[in-house]
Amino acid sequence: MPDSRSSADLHTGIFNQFGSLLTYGRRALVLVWATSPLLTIALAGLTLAAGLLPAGIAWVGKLLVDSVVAAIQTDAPTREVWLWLSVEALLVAAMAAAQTGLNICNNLLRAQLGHRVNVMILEKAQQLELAQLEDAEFYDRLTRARREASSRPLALVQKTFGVIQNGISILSFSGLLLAFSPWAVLLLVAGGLPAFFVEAKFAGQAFRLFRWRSPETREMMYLESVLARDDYTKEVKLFGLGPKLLDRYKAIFGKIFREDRALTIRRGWWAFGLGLVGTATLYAAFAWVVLATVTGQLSLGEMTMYLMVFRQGQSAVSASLTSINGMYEDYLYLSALYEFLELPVREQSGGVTQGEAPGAGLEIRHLSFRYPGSEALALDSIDLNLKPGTSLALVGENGSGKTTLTKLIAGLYQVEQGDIRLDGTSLKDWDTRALQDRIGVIFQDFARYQWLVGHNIGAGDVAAFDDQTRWHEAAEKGLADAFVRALPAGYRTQLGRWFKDGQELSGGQWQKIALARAFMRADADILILDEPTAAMDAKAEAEIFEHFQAMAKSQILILISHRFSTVRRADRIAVMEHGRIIELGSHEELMTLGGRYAQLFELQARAYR
Ligand SMILES: Nc1ncnc2c1ncn2[C@@H]1O[C@H](COP(=O)(O)OP(=O)(O)OP(=O)(O)O)[C@@H](O)[C@H]1O
Repeated sequence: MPDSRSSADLHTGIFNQFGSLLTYGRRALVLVWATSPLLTIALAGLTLAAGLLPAGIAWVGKLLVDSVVAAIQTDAPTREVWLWLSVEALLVAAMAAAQTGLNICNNLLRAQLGHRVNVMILEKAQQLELAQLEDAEFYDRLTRARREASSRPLALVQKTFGVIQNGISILSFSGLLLAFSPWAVLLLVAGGLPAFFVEAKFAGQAFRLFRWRSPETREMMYLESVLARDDYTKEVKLFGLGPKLLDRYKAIFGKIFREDRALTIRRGWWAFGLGLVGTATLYAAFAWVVLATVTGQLSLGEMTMYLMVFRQGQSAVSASLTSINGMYEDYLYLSALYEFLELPVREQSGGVTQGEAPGAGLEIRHLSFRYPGSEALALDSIDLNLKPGTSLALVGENGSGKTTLTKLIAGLYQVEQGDIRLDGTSLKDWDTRALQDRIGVIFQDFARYQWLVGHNIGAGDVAAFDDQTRWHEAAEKGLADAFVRALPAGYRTQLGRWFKDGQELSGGQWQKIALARAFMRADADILILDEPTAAMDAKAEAEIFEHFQAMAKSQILILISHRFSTVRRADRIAVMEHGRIIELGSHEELMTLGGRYAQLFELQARAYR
């Protein structure tokens, strides 16, 4: 991406970046502390020790050399020499121990922090609404947040504490250098600054690339799943899509790589050039120390110490600069993470868990609905009344709005125009959980959980997730019992291919499992069945519908089906077209009316004759 900003812009940019660095630095520490206060304290203590010890080692080194020089006069090592040698050895051992402790803490914290961040992301995903999850921009944020959730937080912790450790070292080195000259302190720090500013600029560019190309990365991830997942394999092979998709995959990578390459190369050369400035500063400092020693201002011990302080100080400066820049990238990641975590979720407006008029059933008034980002109305002025104990069949062409209507009844989208009332209370005022607990639903694209058969059924009622008696009852109603019993481990058979010994089912068998899941909701007030029997034969469908009607004595049953042999059994039938209900009545009434329903019914009946 070309960067045509002026240098003034660049400076304000860098200062803004420092501002966000501080904000996210605080957030990172809060995150680490919340993850494990104990480990954070251990890390802080060890960081302090590892930061102070190098200066101590340099100081004792000076005492050692000076005591050796003094001993040369007496021709024999003095007690002092042995003392300082032992202290030096002890300090070096302590430094190694502190480093080991830091590594252990870092590793322990990595596991916990990665897990914590993943849990935060997953919890947030649970709070988001269907409409948000279906939105590309929201989905991008989720992808970005998840992509590096397990690696970035650790890097962040390591670098944060690395910077603190190096900072303490630099401060303690500066303390030693101050005795030599305050200018020497300045020299130590100044050598690394240009490199830092340039790195900060590149880190910003890298992140802009990272953010800007999110749609591309998403497409790559999608292509990976189409190319490698079992549910796509059949079509990909038969249609020969593989090479074409792979070419697209390679092309996107090529584009991303070219941009990365340019940035990496530019960044590398800048780092090298400014590193040279650092080296020059270091050797200028060496020359100064040597000169001061030769002219008798410094002892040999002091010279050894200052050379060590300069060398180590310089590497501490560059190590902390590198860390700060790396940290900057991590903080940018963190900003993407928090952007996701702070996405507004719809306030739970109502807390009603029981309707004002129990038994009033479902009332839909002038309901219209448009999907976010869509021009056309998916539902247009729907009015409908459904009393408990009645069944309604929705029929109509593909895309006429049948599923959308059921999704709104189930509270999956927010009602914006018109109203839906359950037991006299608007859905807006209902507590979402309480509302959804009263609805049993099976959609066309029902989930095929890669779990045990029993759990696939039990999922219909979380409270009875492990209840084997309930599994059996529900499976019998859903016509699944017979084939489940014939499976190798009956209800404890693992389904799907994700896990070892997983058993794959036929389309109709999966549908029977999903139906059994809906039958778990025996207490639900509303049962919604969106083409629940499309993969079944007509006889099975008729039998299932009977079971539902028997169950739905005091419930509302809403059925979507393209099979008129089933539809005609419903108490009422609504014919939908372009989001509107164009006909409503019983089978007999609609046949007498001789409208759209009668026409469609005749068409299907003729095909069977
Ligand atoms: N998640 C969505 N986002 C945007 N538009 C959607 C979404 N789902 C459906 N639509 C649009 O809303 C309209 C109604 O779709 P809906 O799924 O309700 O139809 P349907 O009557 O159930 O069709 P089918 O018989 O094919 O199941 C269609 O024009 C469709 O393109």
